[in-house]
Parts: sequence; C-alpha cells; structure tokens
Amino acid sequence: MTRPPVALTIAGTDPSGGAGIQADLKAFTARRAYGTSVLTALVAQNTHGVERIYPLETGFVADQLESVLSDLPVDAAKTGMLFNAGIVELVAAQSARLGFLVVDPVMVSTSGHPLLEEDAVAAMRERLLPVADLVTPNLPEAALLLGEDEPAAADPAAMRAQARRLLDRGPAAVLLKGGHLDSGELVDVLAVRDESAGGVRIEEFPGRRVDTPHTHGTGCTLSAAIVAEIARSRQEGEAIDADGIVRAVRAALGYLSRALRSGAAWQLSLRPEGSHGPVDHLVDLTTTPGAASADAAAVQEAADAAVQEAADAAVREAADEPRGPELAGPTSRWAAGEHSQAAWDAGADYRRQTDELPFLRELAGGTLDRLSFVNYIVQDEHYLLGYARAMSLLAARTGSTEEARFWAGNAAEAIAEEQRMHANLLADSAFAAAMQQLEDRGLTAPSPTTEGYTSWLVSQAAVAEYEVAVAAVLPCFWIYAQLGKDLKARLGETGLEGHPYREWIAAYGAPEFDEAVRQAVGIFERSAASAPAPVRERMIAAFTQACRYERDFFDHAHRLRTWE
Ligand SMILES: Nc1ncnc2c1ncn2[C@@H]1O[C@H](COP(=O)(O)OP(=O)(O)OP(=O)(O)O)[C@@H](O)[C@H]1O
Ligand SMILES: Cc1ncc(COP(=O)(O)O)c(N)n1
Repeated sequence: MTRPPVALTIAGTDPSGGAGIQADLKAFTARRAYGTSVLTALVAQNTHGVERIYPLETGFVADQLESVLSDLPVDAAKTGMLFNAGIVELVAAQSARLGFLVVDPVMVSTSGHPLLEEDAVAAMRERLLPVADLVTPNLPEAALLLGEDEPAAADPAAMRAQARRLLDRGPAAVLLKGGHLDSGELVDVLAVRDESAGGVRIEEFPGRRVDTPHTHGTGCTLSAAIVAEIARSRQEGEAIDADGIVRAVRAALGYLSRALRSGAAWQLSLRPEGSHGPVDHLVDLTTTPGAASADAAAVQEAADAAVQEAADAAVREAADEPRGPELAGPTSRWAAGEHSQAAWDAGADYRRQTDELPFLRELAGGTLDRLSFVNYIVQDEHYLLGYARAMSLLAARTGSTEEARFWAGNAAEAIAEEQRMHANLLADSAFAAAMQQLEDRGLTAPSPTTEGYTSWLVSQAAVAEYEVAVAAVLPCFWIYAQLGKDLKARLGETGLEGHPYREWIAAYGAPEFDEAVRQAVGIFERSAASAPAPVRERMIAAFTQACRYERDFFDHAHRLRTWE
C-alpha cells in the first residue's frame, strides 16, 4: 500500500491566491505533498491589501480539524492566520495530533492590516509557542512574541540573540526571517535544539534581496514548503532531528528563492500601482524538468538558471527590446541538464530550418492549404502507429518499471491520438472533402518520408542501445511541444480564436503534453548521465537524425511528396 505525504494547513484565506490557505496548498502541491486545509477565517483581500475579515466559529474550526484528523494521517502541519485566542487555544490543545508542527505566527499582513486579535498574542506566546516544533516569525513578530517593549532585531547578531531567547520559550526550533531587514543582503537565522552541538545549533541562511514588490505571501509559502519537506521525510520513515530541520529549511528557502525570482517579472494586478503580487508557487513544476531524476544540487542549479533566464527574458520583453526572428530559442525550458541541452543544441540547425519551412509559417498564419494540412494529418496517423510501436519496444526493453509505464502509456496515447485525429478529420466536411481528394490522387498510403522515419525509429528501438533508442524518440516529444508553445505564444488567445488549425496547435501547446515532455527529457538525461562516452555520442547522433526526419516530415507533407 502506498500513500503520499500528508500536509495540513490551518489558516485564513486569500481569494487572490498569493497568501494564506491558497498559497499553502499550491506550495504543498509544488513540493509534492498531499495538501489538506482547515479554514480559520474568510478574508476579502488581494495584492493591494485586506478589505474585510470574516472569522469562523471556533467550534466549526474544531469540526474541520476533526474531519481531517479522524480520517487522514497528517505527517506535518502548519498554522498561519489563526485570528483569535479561541482558535489559537484550540490548535495548541490538538497539537499532539498534528505531526511535526510549524507555527507561522502571522500577525500583520504585508499591507499593514492586523490578522491576529491583540489578546490572542498572549495565547500564541504561552500556549502555542511551547508546543511548536518550529516557529517562523518575521522580525516584528519575533519581537512581539518576546514582549511588548522588545525592539525588532536590526542585524544578524540581534537576530541570533532573539532566536535563542525564543527557543527558551519551548519550541524545538526557531526560524527568524529577515525579509524586513533594511539591507540588500538578507539573512534568515535558524536556532535548533541540538544536544550534539552543545544544546543549541545556529544556522544562518544568507541571500540576496530580489528587487521586487511582489513578496505577498512569502512567509506563508516558506512555512508551507518546510511542512511539505518534513511531511515527505516523515512519510519515508525518517526521524526529524536537527539535521532534518536544517535540510528542510534549506530546501524550502531554495524553492522560495526560485519562486520569488520567477514571480518578480510578473505583472498580475490589473492595477499595478501599489500592488504586492504573489510569488510563482508553481515554479518547480514549470521550470525544473527532470527534477526527480538528477542530483539535488544540479537540479537546484539548473532550476536557478532556468528561472533567471525566464526572468531576464520577461524583463527584456517588458523593455520592448527587439527579439530574434527564430521561433524556438537556443536554450529550451525542457532541458533537464547538460546532456539534454547538448542534444537540443546539436539539433539547432534542423530546428531552425523547420521553423523556416513554409508549412509552419503558413500554419501559423492560417493560410496553409487545406490539402497540405490534411495530407500532413494522414501521414501523421501512419507515423503515430510506428511511433507507438517504437515506444512499446522501449517499454519492453527498459529495466525500470517507471520508464516502462511511461513508454507503454505514451504508446497507448499515440494510438488513441491517431484514432481521434482520424475521427475529427472525417467529422469536418471540408477536411473530409480534402481527404477524398487525397484518396483520388492515391496519396493516403505512408509517404517515403513517413516510411523512412517510422522504420528507422522502430529499428532503433529494437536493436540500438536502449539509451540511443530513447534519444531517437525524444525529438518527436520535444520539438512538438516547443512548436506548440511557440505557435500559441505567437498567436495569443485571440489569434487562436477561429483559427482553422486551432485544435492541432492547442493539443501540442497543452500543459498535459508538457508533463510527458518533461518526463521523456528526464529519462534521456538520466540515461545519458550513466552511459559511456561512445553511447552518449550515438545518442546525440540519433537525436539529431530524428530532428532531421522531423523537418522532412513537415516539408514533404506540405509538398505532397510521394513515391515517384
Ligand atoms: N525581496 C526579497 N528577496 C529575497 N528574499 C526575500 C525577499 N523578501 C522576503 N524574502 C524572504 O522571504 C521569507 C519571508 O520573509 P519575511 O521576513 O518577509 O516574512 P513575512 O513577513 O512573514 O512574509 P510575508 O510577506 O508573507 O508576510 C524569508 O525567507 C525572507 O528572507
Ligand atoms: C490569510 C492570510 N494569511 C497570511 C497572510 C500574510 O501574508 P502577507 O504578509 O504576505 O500579506 C495574509 N495576507 N493572509
């Protein structure tokens, strides 16, 4: 029996999705934990501030908690906005059932609105702090937890001292967040009980400030990410000692930093003036392909580079700098590491030639001749069957259950796609008429190019090294995803409306397809990383050859090329 790690958040809502329950659930999901939630207050707020708070009855908060705890094995939990003393007391009383408990002592929103009643601060200090495994105050919250007259720490030395004093109040660890420090260099200070380190271990996490107003919900996101890390460790049976806490905090800070940098270039609010937007909670899902496969440090680096690249691109775009004419850029968002990036680079010439083909230009412009398009679809149907055969062979050859499942699933999906395409074509009378013309001209059998490409794929899948066979099938995933994305970006929502080839473009630009591409690139990267150099060379050669076939496939379909 398997189950995912289970994380719980007890907090208020943010309908604009940047903070509170909504941020927590996104962070849980992005960090691969099953998210559950108990609401304390409904809050009308957005990136400009809090409008109104509608607290829920303590009894109803207790009922929700019971619904979750009586049914699900919560590995770790966090509290956010608890709003009043009654709810703080309730959570403290239930703390033993919450797994590893992170208390984010939310008191005031970024916009300055109180999120905790004054008389609840004492309950937080006396009842919740002592039972917490980790408390994550920002600078003003730490001061208030220590006492009414305590000044907020203004430098790392004062932060260390306050973190130690908070630890004396009972929690197992304190993460004092320095987001409110008045400097370009930020530091968060972690104090953890650790007998092997003489009682208390202090870790500092320095970081550079991201120059952005979009910090709404950073505290919520960070504590939720820590909970997800710890829930994963606990579900895997690890005890959470000082090392475990340090590791979880470090991983969560890395994620937050990527999310902050990725969201920094967003302009989400309809009224940008004075808006504090959210971070990009999903950053790891959209810019860290192959995350599960490669080694953690490399992934972190690749993710950081990818986020930086995306942020830079967005900034360039905002500055209206002229951009190159190419559809597909030189680096791909899907590259999972050096090997997949090297393959992508090796195929660059063929991809550029593909982008410049009349087929794709006319397709984007909606001027592509219907006969050419239908011919392409008919050839693609033949192709998909060959492709499915190649992937079935990969499923049969791999030693990994996970990879077998991936290839077999995609083989089945390719056949289903072939059948869908066929049905869709025949359902549209204009396309059906074009199909009849093709039949009349004897053009419905596999063309020499289709025959060549599919036979080559099946032979690679059958007799080349597994790694090389993976490389041969990869461009079909990757090039299509890139083309779909580029075409969609080029046309925009309005450009797609009423576009004659809308469905085809939408299918390849769809997020579901992204995930398949991410996995296929991940398998390639993993295979290459453990392959000897000559095999790696053959992988690049096979990848390039498939890119060349992709180019010819579009071109020859366009030109209705057939047997002489
Ligand atoms: N501009 C920034 N650049 C980089 N990191 C930041 C920035 N602002 C905040 N952080 C980081 O975000 C985390 C939360 O910081 P902060 O001290 O602002 O907590 P908070 O006030 O509880 O957050 P919130 O904005 O949700 O209220 C910390 O790890 C902090 O270092
Ligand atoms: C429900 C809820 N919980 C927490 C915060 C704090 O987030 P921020 O300080 O970034 O506004 C918030 N605004 N709303």
